[in-house]
Amino acid sequence: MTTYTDKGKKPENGRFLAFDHITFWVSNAKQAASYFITRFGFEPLAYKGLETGSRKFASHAVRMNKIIFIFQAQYEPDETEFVKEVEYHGDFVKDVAFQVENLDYILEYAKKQGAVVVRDLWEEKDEFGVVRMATLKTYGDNTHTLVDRSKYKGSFLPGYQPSAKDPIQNFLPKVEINFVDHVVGNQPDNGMEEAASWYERCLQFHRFWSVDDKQVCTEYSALRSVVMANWEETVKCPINEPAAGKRKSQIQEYVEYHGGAGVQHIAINTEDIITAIEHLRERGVEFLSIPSVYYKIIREKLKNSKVQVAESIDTLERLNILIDYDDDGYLLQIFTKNTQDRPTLFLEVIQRRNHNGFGAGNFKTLFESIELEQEKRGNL
Ligand SMILES: O=C(O)C(=O)Cc1ccc(O)cc1
Ligand SMILES: [Fe+2]
Repeated sequence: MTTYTDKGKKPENGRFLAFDHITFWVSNAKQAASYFITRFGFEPLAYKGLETGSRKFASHAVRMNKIIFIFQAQYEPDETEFVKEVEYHGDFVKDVAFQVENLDYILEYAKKQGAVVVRDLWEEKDEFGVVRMATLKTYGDNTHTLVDRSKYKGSFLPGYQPSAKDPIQNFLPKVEINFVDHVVGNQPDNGMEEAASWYERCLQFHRFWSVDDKQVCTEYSALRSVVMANWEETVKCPINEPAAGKRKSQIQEYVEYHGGAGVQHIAINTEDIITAIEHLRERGVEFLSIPSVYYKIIREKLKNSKVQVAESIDTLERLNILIDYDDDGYLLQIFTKNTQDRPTLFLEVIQRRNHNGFGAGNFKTLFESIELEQEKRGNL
């Protein structure tokens, strides 16, 4: 495991503030949005479609605090890039948007560094002001939209109409998860370095943390991972690639089912993971199971650690929440099962207490749990 200390040179100008929103391309956006509302507790946020003058695509935006997902589907049976990509990948994360300051500088810099511009600077306006955006290509069929909303006062984006509250929320326990912590991209064999260096070269991100396959190895599968972060370290994008092991790496399984590089998981951050997971489980969200021996070992290890975990280990065990720590702090994390039929995307819920890692201490246990699922699928 490597924690990097050199952030490189501070960008002369421009700033990445946070993840703005994440756009999914799906075959049925109405139903996909409803899944995240009913299961995960997102609130309907905004809509655009035929009724609002959007003739080609339906877009349903949902929100939980600062986390915004947009589900988009095409109306007409034309063989567009949208239809081809959704047919090939299945429902997938197409775009991860960043909220930025000084969009012009960031865009010009990326262009000079050879970034592929998918959609050059454009503006969207309504009575609440103007939002400026531009979209760049990253790994696979994925893009990053840069969003400058500094001159906008509306609740989401121009062109959208606010959505009505969903009455189902009156009957289900509330889920409080606050913001996107990181978004992970899986790459095919030997794809990590190229994908990671794009963030350095085009966005002036730096390497924040990494693990190689010697450290992340179960009996069967292995991977390498490097976390790319903006200067302020408010946006983190880990990049994974498979490594050779005795059997098929979970990253290789992803790449085969997704059809190339793509977003593997979205980690969302909460201040109270116990309540969040109790409520998500009550709502029927399924998580990976962790063997009880993990908790036996961690109870012993924590007896000799400098850090105190405030939460009850019995409760964490009952909920299958994982614990990673060092001398200064700890994190609690848990992983959902895949959120679609293909074994591709899943979500992570994470709570941090003075700890900026990604759960390296849990990799072995976590990967063994994933391998149990791979085995059930006949993919190990
Ligand atoms: O690195 C992260 O962000 C993690 O949450 C740990 C992890 C790494 C690789 C996986 O395939 C699944 C989980
Ligand atoms: Fe993660």
